[in-house]
Amino acid sequence: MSARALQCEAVSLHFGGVSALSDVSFDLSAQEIVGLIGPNGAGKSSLINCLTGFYAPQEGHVRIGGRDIRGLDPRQVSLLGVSRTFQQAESLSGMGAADVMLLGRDRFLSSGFLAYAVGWPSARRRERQARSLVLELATELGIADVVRANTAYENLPYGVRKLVDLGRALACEPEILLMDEPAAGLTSEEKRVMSGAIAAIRDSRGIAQLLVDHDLGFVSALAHRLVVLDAGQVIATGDNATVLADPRVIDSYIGRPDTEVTTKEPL
Ligand SMILES: Nc1ncnc2c1ncn2[C@@H]1O[C@H](COP(=O)(O)OP(=O)(O)OP(=O)(O)O)[C@@H](O)[C@H]1O
Repeated sequence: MSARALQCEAVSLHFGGVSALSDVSFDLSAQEIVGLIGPNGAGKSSLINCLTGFYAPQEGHVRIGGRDIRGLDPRQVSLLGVSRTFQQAESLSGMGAADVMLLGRDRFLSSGFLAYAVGWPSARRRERQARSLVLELATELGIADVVRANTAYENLPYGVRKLVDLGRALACEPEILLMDEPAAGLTSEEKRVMSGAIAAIRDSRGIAQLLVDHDLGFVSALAHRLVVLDAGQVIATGDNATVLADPRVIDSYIGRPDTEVTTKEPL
């Protein structure tokens, strides 16, 4: 993967008459966390969907490791090393915590009936390796107990579900991780744990991370730099202190009670 893991070049996306993204450009380098912030409806989720092949922007280019993803479906984009977490911890009723994390290994385990019939020892070996990798990740994320016990996902506290979802996204060993509001709906203690987990990933793996969240304190404590979207446009980009002091950024957040505007010192 090149030093610039992801490039988003002049991306525009419209839904009928609604402009969700307009001429959005930024890039993300290996081992870097970029925070993507912006008020409700700014276009953050739409951008993540463009970066993962869920949406095809009408204009512009998204390149992963230098390769233009135009025409690729989400599975093909994931094979380029892109993984994501979701805004809502998914409802995966009937699955255990380990099962959910193993979903992230699906593309490595996908053997058809024939492969199992003919080459089952290698298929079994891959499954053993997947389970061991998932447990290693779970230990790193502080959720080894629930993964070892394969505790029902739906019975886990919300904050633990979000960590399991993060583990699922990491289980495919991505080079780029896109996190859609990992702190949304968490208590302050759960946010502290999530923040520690993201910092640990940053320190232990060379993954490029795009961190999207409303909580500016949470994002700025983790991100190396910030990109701010408002009404589908990039209104500011740069180091955290400069961006958070930018009058356009302050204006875009004033009077929006859904947004926490407190900031913290970087971890
Ligand atoms: N599938 C869709 N069809 C039509 N309009 C959409 C669709 N998805 C998003 N939009 C519109 O695009 C704009 C950007 O929405 P988006 O969900 O990307 O913003 P966001 O920054 O993620 O918001 P939030 O913080 O509330 O999740 C909004 O005007 C939204 O209504």
